[in-house]
Amino acid sequence: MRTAYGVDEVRAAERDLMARLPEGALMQRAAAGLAAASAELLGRVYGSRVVLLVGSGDNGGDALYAGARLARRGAGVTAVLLAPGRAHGHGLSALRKAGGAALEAEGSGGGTELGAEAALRAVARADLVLDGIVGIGGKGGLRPLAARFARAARESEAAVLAVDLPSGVEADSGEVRGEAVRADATVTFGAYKPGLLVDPGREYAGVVRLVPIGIEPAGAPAVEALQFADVARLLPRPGAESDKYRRGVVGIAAGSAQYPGAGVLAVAGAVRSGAGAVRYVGAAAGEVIARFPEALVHEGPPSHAGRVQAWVVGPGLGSGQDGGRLVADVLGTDVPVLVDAEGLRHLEPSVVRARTAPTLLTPHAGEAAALLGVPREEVESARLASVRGLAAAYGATVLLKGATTLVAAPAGAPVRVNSTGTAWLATAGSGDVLSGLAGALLAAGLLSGDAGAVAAYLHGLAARGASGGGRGASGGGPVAAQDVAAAIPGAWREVLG
Ligand SMILES: NC(=O)C1=CN([C@@H]2O[C@H](COP(=O)(O)OP(=O)(O)OC[C@H]3O[C@@H](n4cnc5c(N)ncnc54)[C@H](OP(=O)(O)O)[C@@H]3O)[C@@H](O)[C@H]2O)[C@@H](O)CC1
Ligand SMILES: Nc1ncnc2c1ncn2[C@@H]1O[C@H](COP(=O)(O)OP(=O)(O)O)[C@@H](O)[C@H]1O
Ligand SMILES: [K+]
Repeated sequence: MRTAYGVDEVRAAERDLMARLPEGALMQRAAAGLAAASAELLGRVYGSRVVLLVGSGDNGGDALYAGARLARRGAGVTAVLLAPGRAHGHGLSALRKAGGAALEAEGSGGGTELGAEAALRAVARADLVLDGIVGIGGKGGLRPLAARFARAARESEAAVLAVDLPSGVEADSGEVRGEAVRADATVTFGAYKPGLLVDPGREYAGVVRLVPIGIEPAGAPAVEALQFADVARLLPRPGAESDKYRRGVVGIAAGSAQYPGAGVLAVAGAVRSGAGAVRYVGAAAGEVIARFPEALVHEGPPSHAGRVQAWVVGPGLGSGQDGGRLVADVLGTDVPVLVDAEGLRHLEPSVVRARTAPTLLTPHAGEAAALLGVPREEVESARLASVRGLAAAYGATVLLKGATTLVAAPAGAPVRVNSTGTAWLATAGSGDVLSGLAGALLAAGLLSGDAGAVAAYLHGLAARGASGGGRGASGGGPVAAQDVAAAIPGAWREVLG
């Protein structure tokens, strides 16, 4: 499991350790990690041009000490001091002693415009920029001078390495207010911070490397990400004694005359995901049977369809009364229920909260916004707060889809984050496949948080496989939702193999 801790937990762990170590030891460990990552990005340190963006806190101190190490190896290092009187004193002396230079970056108004010009020129000509403007001490959006240099770093050809986290990204949430540094890579110290794993922050962080400096945050992480081994451990496996009922029967109430394809795709996701059997209820029975003769189709309300261990309701339902009746009927059962897409329009928080069996809601940002009664942009910019808020409001597990998918439990357990996907997944119908996949896992007996997180993981892996992009997040080519469903068994084998 990859875990991420909030600022308060990191600071507490830092205090504990600092009390036992000589002064400055942690910063030296951080600087050593930074210098090593810088050398990797540069390829050749000797003769390279390195610019340090240095704020007024310890984040700038890390950058200065790393700069001193690079200067000793023959790099030309220039520190741009954003708050000249308040830069880390010992760090600055170390840099100067190693042969580095410092420029004052004032000039947004009262200061010396010449200083700012020289500093901006240095950034433009650099091979590597180290972003030490702010780390976990950053508050609110970047101030104007800092924002100006964040922009300059982005516009320069230089590789950008963020110190601890990209300045302007909120450590606890991944929120970005206004300008932030766009890094090619981030070296983070002691523990991942939630903002490095959750969008939009994750996108600003580039490749993240954790440098263990000895701190061990206590208590539950704020965010966690399943890794291969976690998923392998959670995947249901048929035992020798299994029969189809013990494997799990999943019911799919999806699709309408207007959107029959959603029913077919949800069934496709379920059929490919180890369900013992798939029951289908809805207006697309003919299409479903034509594509999946293994499905069992039923007429009448879902609750009369026979034994089912979990229901999926919502993909492709009409928004009229029929959809509402179907959702109410399914929510009235005492088995786990996944509600997706149009089904989400028919949700009553009190009805969901009153259920005794688990409920898993799977909105994308637009649907989550409608449930919360806020604009979509608000969900997209504050994804962690949104998914937590929904889980609390509905007393349900909530899976918020997107480039990073978040899964929050109602009782405040760590939020799970998944980023196995590929941008090619942003294609119509891929969410329907996910609902069938997650439904099959619920039917197999996974807890709703596990079912959501494992489904997101496999779904992303399947999409990468189908797109030919391998395990990297980018690359590959277009995929259709059907291809994603077809690739689920391969992703499953990849995890177990
Ligand atoms: N934790 C650990 O174990 C270790 C932590 N280490 C390092 O320490 C870092 C934390 O250092 P930190 O506490 O000094 O805070 P930091 O991030 O430098 O920022 C504070 C300064 O920024 C300023 N400022 C604030 N907001 C701003 C804004 N929006 N825009 C512009 N400026 C803004 C603020 O100014 P003020 O509000 O005071 O005017 C204040 O002076 C951490 O990220 C890691 O790199 C390592 O050395 C080793 C072990
Ligand atoms: N930029 C992206 N990168 C990776 N995955 C994405 C991206 N955008 C969307 N996705 C994924 O694609 C799927 C889209 O689902 P959804 O929005 O419900 O589409 P639909 O309703 O058409 O099926 C989700 O699993 C989501 O996490
Ligand atoms: K930083």
